[in-house]
Amino acid sequence: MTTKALIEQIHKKKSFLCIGLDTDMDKIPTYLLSEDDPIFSFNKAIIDATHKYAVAYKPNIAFYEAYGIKGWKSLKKTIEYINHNYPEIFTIADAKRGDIGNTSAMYAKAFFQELAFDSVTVAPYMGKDSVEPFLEFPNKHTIMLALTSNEGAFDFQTLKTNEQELYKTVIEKSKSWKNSDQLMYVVGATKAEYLGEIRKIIPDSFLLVPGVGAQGGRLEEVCKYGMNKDVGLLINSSRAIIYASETSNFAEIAAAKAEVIQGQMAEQLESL
Ligand SMILES: O=c1ccn([C@@H]2O[C@H](COP(=O)(O)O)[C@@H](O)[C@H]2O)c(=O)[nH]1
Repeated sequence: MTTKALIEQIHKKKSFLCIGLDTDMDKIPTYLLSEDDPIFSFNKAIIDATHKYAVAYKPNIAFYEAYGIKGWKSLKKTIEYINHNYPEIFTIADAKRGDIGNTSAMYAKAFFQELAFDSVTVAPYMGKDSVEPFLEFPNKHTIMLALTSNEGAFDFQTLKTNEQELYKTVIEKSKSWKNSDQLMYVVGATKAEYLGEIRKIIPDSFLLVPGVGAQGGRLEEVCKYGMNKDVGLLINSSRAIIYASETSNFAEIAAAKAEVIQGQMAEQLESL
């Protein structure tokens, strides 16, 4: 999907909500466990109920890998289901990959070709040649970790190297890489106060912002410091939406949660 198409969807749905499909067999309603593919059944119900309020879905790959071959099958069915039924939705494989060049090229093939995601998250620690293979795929997006939502972000990402914080150097350097217009960046909602500085370096890039809801980040604050003229934000919420209820009407309750967030996003869009 092109960035232009993503922006059009955001305005059409008045939403920049990304719903995280962090599907955990220990948390889904127990009656689903007797189904042939409980993870897919859960995802399908959530997607069908919430797609009106969201512009993106983000399966976190760890939740599928944890179940081996069965998990990969559920992941493949989920991405195929979204691409077939809701082709207007932007899809993110939250895989946090990155390795020497020829290995990164295989990761890129896995997520962009075999699984046909629109984007994949990548850890930048191994540098330019570990990220550039992902940028070779037209109309696919590489979402690089910049300043993450967790406490450990302060261990390395905010350390000063050459007079400035490492995350700033990472973002600045990435701008000179081949096809850098296909880059997006992860910035945690819990680090909203840093967004002003980040926007000085990358005013036009899209940011994937996890950490609202269960991690305590605030939507209004993220919008205040992070929104740009094209919106430029995909705000993710996983557990607070998909596990809002454990009852048989879990999908309806997830949709109600998503609708509330979409309403708040619509208000923010009015101020653009
Ligand atoms: O900095 C980061 C990067 C990725 N994540 C991922 O986003 C979701 C957040 O889930 P919630 O349930 O809404 O807290 C999850 O998949 C994380 O692995 C992040 O939280 N922070």
